[in-house]
Amino acid sequence: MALEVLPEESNRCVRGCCRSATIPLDLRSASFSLLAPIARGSESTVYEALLGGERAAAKKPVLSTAEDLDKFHYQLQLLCKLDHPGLAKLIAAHAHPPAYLMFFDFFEPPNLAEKIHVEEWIPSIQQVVTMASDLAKALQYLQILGVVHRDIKPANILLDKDLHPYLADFGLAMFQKDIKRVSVENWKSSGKPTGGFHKKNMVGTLIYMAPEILRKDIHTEKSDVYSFAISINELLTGVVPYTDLRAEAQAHTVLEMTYTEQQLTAAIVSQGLRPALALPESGAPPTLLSLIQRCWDPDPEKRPSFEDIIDELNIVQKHIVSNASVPSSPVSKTQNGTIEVHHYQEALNWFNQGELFVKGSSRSDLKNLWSDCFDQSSEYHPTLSWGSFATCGRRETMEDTHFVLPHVSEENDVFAFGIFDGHRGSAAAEFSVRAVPGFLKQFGQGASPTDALSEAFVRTDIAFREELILHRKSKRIIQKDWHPGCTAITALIVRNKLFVANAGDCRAILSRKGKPFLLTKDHVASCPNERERVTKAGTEVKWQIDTWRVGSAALQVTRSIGDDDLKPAVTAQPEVIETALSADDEFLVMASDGLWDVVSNQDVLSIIKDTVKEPGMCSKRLATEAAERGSKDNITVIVVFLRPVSTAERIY
Ligand SMILES: Nc1ncnc2c1ncn2[C@@H]1O[C@H](COP(=O)(O)OP(=O)(O)OP(=O)(O)O)[C@@H](O)[C@H]1O
Ligand SMILES: [Mn+2]
Ligand SMILES: [Mn+2]
Repeated sequence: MALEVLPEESNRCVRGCCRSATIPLDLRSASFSLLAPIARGSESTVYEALLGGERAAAKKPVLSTAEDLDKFHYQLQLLCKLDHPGLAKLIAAHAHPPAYLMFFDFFEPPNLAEKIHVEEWIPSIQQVVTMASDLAKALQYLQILGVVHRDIKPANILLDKDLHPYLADFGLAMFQKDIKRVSVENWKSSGKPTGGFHKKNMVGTLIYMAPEILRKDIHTEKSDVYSFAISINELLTGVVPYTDLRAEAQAHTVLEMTYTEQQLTAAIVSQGLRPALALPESGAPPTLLSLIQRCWDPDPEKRPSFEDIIDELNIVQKHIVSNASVPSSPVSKTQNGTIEVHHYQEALNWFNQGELFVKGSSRSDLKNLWSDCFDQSSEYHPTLSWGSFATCGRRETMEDTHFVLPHVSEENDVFAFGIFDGHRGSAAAEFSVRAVPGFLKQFGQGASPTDALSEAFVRTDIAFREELILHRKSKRIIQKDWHPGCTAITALIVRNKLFVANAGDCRAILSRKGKPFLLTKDHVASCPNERERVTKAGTEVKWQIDTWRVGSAALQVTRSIGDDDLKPAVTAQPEVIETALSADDEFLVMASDGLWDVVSNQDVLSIIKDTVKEPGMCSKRLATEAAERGSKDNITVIVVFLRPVSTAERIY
């Protein structure tokens, strides 16, 4: 039997104050029946019920005074306005004497409190973060409507069979504006809040109540943030707040396991007591623990908003996914498998961030990357061997990264090599070394190699700058004026065609007919064309100290990934060159400016001629030579032989 909804004008409660276009508010008694009680709370009894033949939950409040009745109508009005997938939905009401009932979608027990403490469920970190994020979204929705819930706790979180959370129990919920109004009226009438007012505003469940509530201040959405944090920590630890004192130091304070409510209140308010935080050994990421702590800060102003919380949980989630499922990447390994790039441990793992940006989208099969681009029959087939070497040089930190990706495509002879030279930190270089090859594969499905390279640079730049914004917002980046960037070079070999994309001052050369053949142009402010381009794009280029430099950041390069303070002038758009390889081409050398600053193109060729014909050795020799000649920078070199190297040549 379907429920009938009257036209909106007549679908209202008996007083006429509650209205809805979709939720029947004037049920006939014949359309429902109450079955067994599920829970008896202080202010209501919840029954399992049948409504129009379907299972529902019916909440029957205790109504003993006129004020209780006002509260019922207030709650009903509020519930009529709510519609969000993370909230237990009101589906009907009976608001007539003698029966006052609210009907909700039915959720099988257990609720979250029972799930944690009766079933002793131990969720994975992933589950905790997902649940926290779902709840935060529901709470953000309430916050946007101006509603504060005021009773967030696991017992008010219902679960469906997939363990998705639904926030329930709007028995104490109020529009923020009404809470304020009460306060102002009280101050006006008597000069200070009355006792009655205090009592009315101090609602909720003690152990989840924020210090400002315990101090009898006004409840705001930041008080909900506090209760949310206590609940999430309870989910992480499986411990009812304040029942288990793991920190020895605390055991000697007020809480000797048997504190009174007053003592607990005093400790929370004036001594900053909080439940025992989940331990890092539990596998909870430090970022999550720090988020919880900031959410229960004594100062409501310092607590993050639900919007911030959602952003941060997103980041936490990405990290968990990446740590669980990303195998060690082929990136940054040499031919013989030794890892050369050091993974600098920072608070943020920018390598993972970069990988995650393209993960999922690039999973599609890589068999046909550029397979139909060229005629395969008559062409020259280069025979490739490669190696790389990277060194910090005289610098204290390594801001270069590189990748060597020999089998981009499974069927074809497709190879990719890239170097990223970071400045103002290594973040952009770390991000790009994962994101560029990922995007390249992704765009290789549809675009030409040239377009795929361009697109990979541009998209990596956008993705990185978006990520920075997100981290700034979530306060994981607190340094002001931190605008990391990197120059980038990527060579793509598709059978006999070589493509090189460059943005910045890394360089690639070929040894062609025994002479250096320059594949890239340095994008630096001392190059007049680039200087003009940057100036036209609206950023100043000035002679500073020793050379032309861009903007107030005084950057020497005019193209890069990142550097968000200098966008769009310092573009990530690369110049891409295409050349057909032939028997004239002996080898390809790519390197960061740490090499080119002190070793000329011609010298590079000569050094390789004098070195054992093994690409890894050649790379190392070049880098060492640069260091000896006084290079002050990080140095990264990739050498790719394009012709077979005879064993005799290899060992002399
Ligand atoms: N829609 C529902 N489906 C199934 N069970 C429900 C539903 N709504 C509430 N319950 C159960 O009833 C319990 C009490 O509901 P609710 O919190 O809304 O009532 P209450 O009287 O406000 O309780 P209290 O104020 O003590 O928290 C919940 O913890 C939950 O276990
Ligand atoms: Mn409840
Ligand atoms: Mn309640």
